[in-house]
Amino acid sequence: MSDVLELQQITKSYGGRTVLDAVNLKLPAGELMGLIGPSGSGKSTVIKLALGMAQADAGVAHIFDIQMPDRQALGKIGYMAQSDALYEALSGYDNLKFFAQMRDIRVVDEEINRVATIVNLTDALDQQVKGYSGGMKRRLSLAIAFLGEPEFLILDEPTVGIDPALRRQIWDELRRQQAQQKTILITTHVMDEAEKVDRVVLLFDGCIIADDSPAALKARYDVSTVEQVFLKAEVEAGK
Ligand SMILES: Nc1ncnc2c1ncn2[C@@H]1O[C@H](COP(=O)(O)OP(=O)(O)OP(=O)(O)O)[C@@H](O)[C@H]1O
Repeated sequence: MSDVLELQQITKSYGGRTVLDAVNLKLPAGELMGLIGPSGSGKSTVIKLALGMAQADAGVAHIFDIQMPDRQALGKIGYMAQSDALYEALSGYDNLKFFAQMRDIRVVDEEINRVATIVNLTDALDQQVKGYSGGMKRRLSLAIAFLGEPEFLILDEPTVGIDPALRRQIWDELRRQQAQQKTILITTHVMDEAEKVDRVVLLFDGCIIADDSPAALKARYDVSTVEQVFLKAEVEAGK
């Protein structure tokens, strides 16, 4: 299986502080990977460097075997950032339409309805986004990432502010996408979500301290939850 994402020796500092320290990471096609770590551990920085939105001090990022940033590769990625980048003066529908057109998606109304249904936003599509709650904005950002069923979904904390029933619906959609051979990279703080991925990558202080399936990690650390794995792995990493 080929790798959709490959990071080689990615290093990044801000203001003299090392945020990522020679990170190596491979994400094979069709895998659902969870990048897990405490606040400030470098998860969003990994994503930004992978996409070429920020420049690494050292190392290279490839997506679909292409060095990033690359416009063609970006066209095959559905990205949901941690902060919403929406047009507040436009309706939810017009935001979706705008991004669908940017990504050359045909049959726009059908696709808008499909993604709005996944995030339960159909009834609010005609409202201006500036009247949306924080959770509604997150859901709209997620719907935008789903547009066109991209080959690679990169979702930075997609379920923050989303209630449990809808969270389950979103996970069902991620599983559906994966069944269609899509590749998914998700960051989360929510440890029960970390149980649902194929592979957990634990990031701590800019380094990967564990990388395996949830079951393998739990067996290795002799614990019953990924949260406990994380706590043990942190201690082992010498912190
Ligand atoms: N543009 C920037 N300028 C300066 N420091 C930055 C910048 N971006 C990130 N950092 C710092 O890098 C570290 C890692 O940040 P990052 O956002 O990658 O963490 P994170 O794991 O995604 O955290 P969270 O879960 O809170 O989103 C933090 O200490 C943050 O303050």
